[in-house]
Amino acid sequence: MDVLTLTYVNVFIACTFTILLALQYKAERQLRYQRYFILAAIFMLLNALISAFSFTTHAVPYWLSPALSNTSSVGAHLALACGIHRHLQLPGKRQWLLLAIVPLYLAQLSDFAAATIANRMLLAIPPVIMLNLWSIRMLSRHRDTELGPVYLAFIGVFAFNIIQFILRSAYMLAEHYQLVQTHYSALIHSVGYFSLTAFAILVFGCVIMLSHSQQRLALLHISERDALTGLLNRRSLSPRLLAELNRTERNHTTLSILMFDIDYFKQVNDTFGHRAGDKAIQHVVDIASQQLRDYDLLFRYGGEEFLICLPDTSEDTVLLIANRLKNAIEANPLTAGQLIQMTVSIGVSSTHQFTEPDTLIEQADTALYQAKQSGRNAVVSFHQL
Ligand SMILES: Nc1nc2c(ncn2[C@@H]2O[C@H](COP(=O)(O)OP(=O)(O)OP(=O)(O)O)[C@@H](O)[C@H]2O)c(=O)[nH]1
Repeated sequence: MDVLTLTYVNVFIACTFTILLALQYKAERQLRYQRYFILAAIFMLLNALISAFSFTTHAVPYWLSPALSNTSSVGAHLALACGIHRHLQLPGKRQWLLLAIVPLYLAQLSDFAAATIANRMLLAIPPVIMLNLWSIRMLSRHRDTELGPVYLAFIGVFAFNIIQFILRSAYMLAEHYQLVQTHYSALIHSVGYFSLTAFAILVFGCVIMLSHSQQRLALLHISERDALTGLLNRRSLSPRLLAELNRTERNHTTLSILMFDIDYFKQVNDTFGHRAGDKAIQHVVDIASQQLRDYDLLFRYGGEEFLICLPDTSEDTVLLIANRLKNAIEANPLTAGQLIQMTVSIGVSSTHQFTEPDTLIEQADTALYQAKQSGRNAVVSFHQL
């Protein structure tokens, strides 16, 4: 493919991605970082348009090509880095960083830059490499998050860009300073345009993948969580419990579950109102969360009924935890406005081998029923019945 055709392809690609990202942002305005990626696509479009213009028109002014086209190329990488910075919600005023393109453009207009292509490369390529390295650094620090695979794809694309820039500019400089006697600059030029095409497709592919993955995770989060407390809901209980039961059998440990229910909660609603009742539920959840380890799972099982899954916890330990939780709730009434004193009844069950999730839940539920029957504000273990 000749350079002119590649330039038209670049115009088409940059134009398509600009429109696509703008439409996506219009539909999902909470993805604020998308604005920086749209800006990056606009810079790429500007660069491609200037290149196409300079190939078809003679006597293009210097301020347009190469000065403005080089600056827009750096601007695209700057906007990409700012987009990543915004997406990761890192602190700092990235908007001001975009103003760096003004001195970059002025530098391209200087006599030093006008003198040779090598000087212009020296002014444009190191900033691009530094911006790509900065993007890689930000993304690699968040590799262990749920979006890690998408960040890895971004890192690969930036690494590709750095390598192709270094190889191409090393050859061009070697040829310019006559360190090599070959004359492949026309070929290297075509490779440069092709790399630009490949980079645009890959990087904006990653941008689209990023927003899709983020939306999918947000939906998953909503479907798994309870709106009032933010806890895992009943729908997510079976698969999570199943995974923990399998792990328990593999590791030859004991898994315990603890089911608790707020006593006489109807009276709380009837006395203080439904809104106060909601606050009381949140208050109990806060106390329960403080009692747990990072890998324990707390579910909202029903209205004022909760379930805690405690991996690697023996029957004796779960009884200690249950009593500690019961005492903490009794000792910490809700004091927002009125004083709302609450107690809970707790049923526990444990297993050291694979058991159907429903069986374990039923056992804890039976124990909870017994705790209620015994007068409430009590802990009962299924295995002691
Ligand atoms: N405010 C509020 N109330 C809720 C919510 N979910 C369930 N409830 C109320 O919780 C109360 C549960 O009442 P019951 O099942 O009779 O149980 P109880 O009054 O706690 O009595 P025992 O469990 O037998 O001690 C009902 O009045 C529900 O309306 C909620 O999200 N917010």
